Amino acid sequence: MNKPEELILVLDFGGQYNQLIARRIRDLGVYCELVSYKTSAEKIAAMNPRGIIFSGGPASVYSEHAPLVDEGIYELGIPILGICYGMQMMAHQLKGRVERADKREYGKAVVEFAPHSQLTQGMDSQQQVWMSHSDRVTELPEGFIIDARSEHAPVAAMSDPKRKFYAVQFHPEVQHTANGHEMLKNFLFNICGCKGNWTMGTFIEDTIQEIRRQVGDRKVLCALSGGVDSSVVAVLVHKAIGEQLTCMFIDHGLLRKGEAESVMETFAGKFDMNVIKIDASERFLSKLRGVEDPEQKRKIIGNEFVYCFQEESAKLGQFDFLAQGTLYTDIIESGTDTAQTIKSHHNVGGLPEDIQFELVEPLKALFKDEVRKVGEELGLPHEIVWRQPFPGPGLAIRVIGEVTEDKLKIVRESDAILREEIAKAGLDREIWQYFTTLPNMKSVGVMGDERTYSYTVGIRAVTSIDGMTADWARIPWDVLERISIRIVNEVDNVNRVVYDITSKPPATIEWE
Ligand SMILES: Nc1ncnc2c1ncn2[C@@H]1O[C@H](COP(=O)(O)OP(=O)(O)OP(=O)(O)O)[C@@H](O)[C@H]1O
Ligand SMILES: O=c1[nH]c(=O)c2[nH+]cn([C@@H]3O[C@H](COP(=O)(O)O)[C@@H](O)[C@H]3O)c2[nH]1
Ligand SMILES: NC(=O)CC[C@H](N)C(=O)O
Ligand SMILES: [Mg+2]
Repeated sequence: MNKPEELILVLDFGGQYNQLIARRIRDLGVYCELVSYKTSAEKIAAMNPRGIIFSGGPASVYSEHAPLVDEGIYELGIPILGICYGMQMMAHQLKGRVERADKREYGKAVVEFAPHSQLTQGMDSQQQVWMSHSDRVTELPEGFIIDARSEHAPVAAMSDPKRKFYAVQFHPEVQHTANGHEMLKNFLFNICGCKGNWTMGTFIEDTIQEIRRQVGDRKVLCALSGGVDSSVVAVLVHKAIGEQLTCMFIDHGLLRKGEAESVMETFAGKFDMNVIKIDASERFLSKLRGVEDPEQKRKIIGNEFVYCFQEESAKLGQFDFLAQGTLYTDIIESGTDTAQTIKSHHNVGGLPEDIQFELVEPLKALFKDEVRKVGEELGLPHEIVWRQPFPGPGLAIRVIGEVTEDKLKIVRESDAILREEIAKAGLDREIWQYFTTLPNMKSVGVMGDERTYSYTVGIRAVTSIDGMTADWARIPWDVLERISIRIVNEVDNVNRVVYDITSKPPATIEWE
C-alpha cells in the first residue's frame, strides 16, 4: 500500500455501497482504502489511519456467523464511524442491544438530530437520509448518547464523544442522504482532524515512492494491454524505476481487429519505454479448445497470461515483479471475504496459485474514472485515457460457450463495424463501452429468396462512470439500423442482430 500522509480505512462487511464510502472520502481529499473486516487491530495500528469506518453489510449481528471485528480495534484510540451494520455491530460488541424491528425502513426517511450531534454541526436538526435496514439498536452501550431518532429507529445515530465513536443507522455515502457529504466532512475534519490535502498529484508522488521502496534495484515486467489502466501503471513504474522496467503486450489471438498493430504503434511512438509484443495465439486458443464454462475460460486465460509472462521474461533475465493495471472493480467482482464472486477477472481471480512474481498493483484501490484522472494528470494522450475498456480475456468472453476461430472471426468483424459506425455517429465519447457478442445460437432467416440458418450477433453498449453499475445506451435507431444492415451484409454466417437492453445490475456488462 502507498503511504499517504493521512489515511482512512473502511472495514468491509459486504454492503452494496461500500466502495462509494471510499470514493466519497477520497473526493474530500483524504486517501481511503477498503480492507477486509478481518484485518487485525495490530495490522490496522501499523497502517496508522486517522479514522476507521465500519461499513454496512447484509448480516445480522445476532446471527450465528455474523462478521465481527477484532475487539482490539476499540482500544486503539482511533476515531470510528459505524454505518448501518457497522453501527449495529458496534452496539453489539460494546454491550448494547440490537433487535429485529417490527417495521423495516427502506428508502428515504426523515431523522431528527439532537443539537449536540457532532456529525451534523452547522446543519438543521431535521435531515433527509437514506435507510436500508431491518435490525435496530434498542439499548445503547455504556458511554453512548443518542444523537438522532427516526420514526422507526429510536437510535438513528449515537456516539461516545469521549472515545470518538460515532454511528449512524442510515447511509451517509449515498446521494439520497441530502447532507451525507457534509456529515462525512464533519467526521473527517472535525472528529479525525484530517487536513484533506490528498489529490491525484499526491497520489502519483506517493505511488512512485512506494514502487521504489517495493522494487529496489530489481526488475519489473509490466503487463501492458494498451488500455488506460496498464498504461497508467507503466508510466508510474517507469517514472519510479526507469530502465528496470520492461513492458510486455500479449497477442493471445483474442484481440479486436487491428488492435495489436495500433497498441504497438502508440507505445513505440509516444513513450520512451521498452515494449515487447509476444504472439501467443496458438497457445491460448489450444488451451481453450472444447471449454464452454465461462469461469473455466477465465481461469485458463488468467493462468496462461502469467505462464506466458514467466516464460517470456525468463528469456530476458530475472524479473521478480509483475505490474498490472488491477482496479478495485476487478478485485470486488472476483470475490472477497464478504463479496460473492461475480466473475473471476483474469488478473485477480484468474491468477495461478504457483505464480512466481510478486505483484505491483498501484491502482488496486481506485475506480476507472479515478484512473482516468491520474492518466490526465500524468499527461497521457487523450486516446489512451478515454479509450473504452477492453477486458483482458478479450473476445473469448464475448463468444458464448466454446471459442473457435470461426466464431472469433464473427465477433471481430462485427465489432469493427460497430466501432466504425459509433465513431462516425460521434457517439464514442458518450458511450462508455460498446461491443458485439456471439450468443451460441442460430436462427432461421431469408436472404435473396434463400432460407438461411445462421448466427445471431448481439450488440452491447452501455453508459457508466466506473463500470460497477451501467445502463444500456440509447443509441439512435437510425444508427442501430445502419449497424444491423452492415453486420448482416458484411459478416459471413450472420442473419440476425439483436440489441441488449439490460442494465447492470441485474445483468453485467460482458455476457460471460
Ligand atoms: N493483451 C494483454 N497483454 C498484456 N497484459 C494484459 C493484456 N490484457 C490485459 N492485460 C493486463 O491485465 C490488466 C487488466 O486488464 P484491464 O482490461 O482491466 O485493464 P486495461 O486493459 O489496462 O485497461 P482497460 O480496462 O481500459 O482495458 C491490464 O491492466 C494489464 O496489466
Ligand atoms: O481486464 C479485465 N479482465 C476481466 O477478466 C474482465 N471481465 C470484465 N472486464 C471488464 O470489466 C468491466 C465490468 O464488466 P462486467 O460488468 O462484465 O463484470 C467491463 O468494462 C468489462 O469489459 C474485465 N476486464
Ligand atoms: N444495510 C445494512 O447494513 C443492513 C444491516 C442489517 N442486516 C439490517 O438489516 O439492519
Ligand atoms: Mg483492457
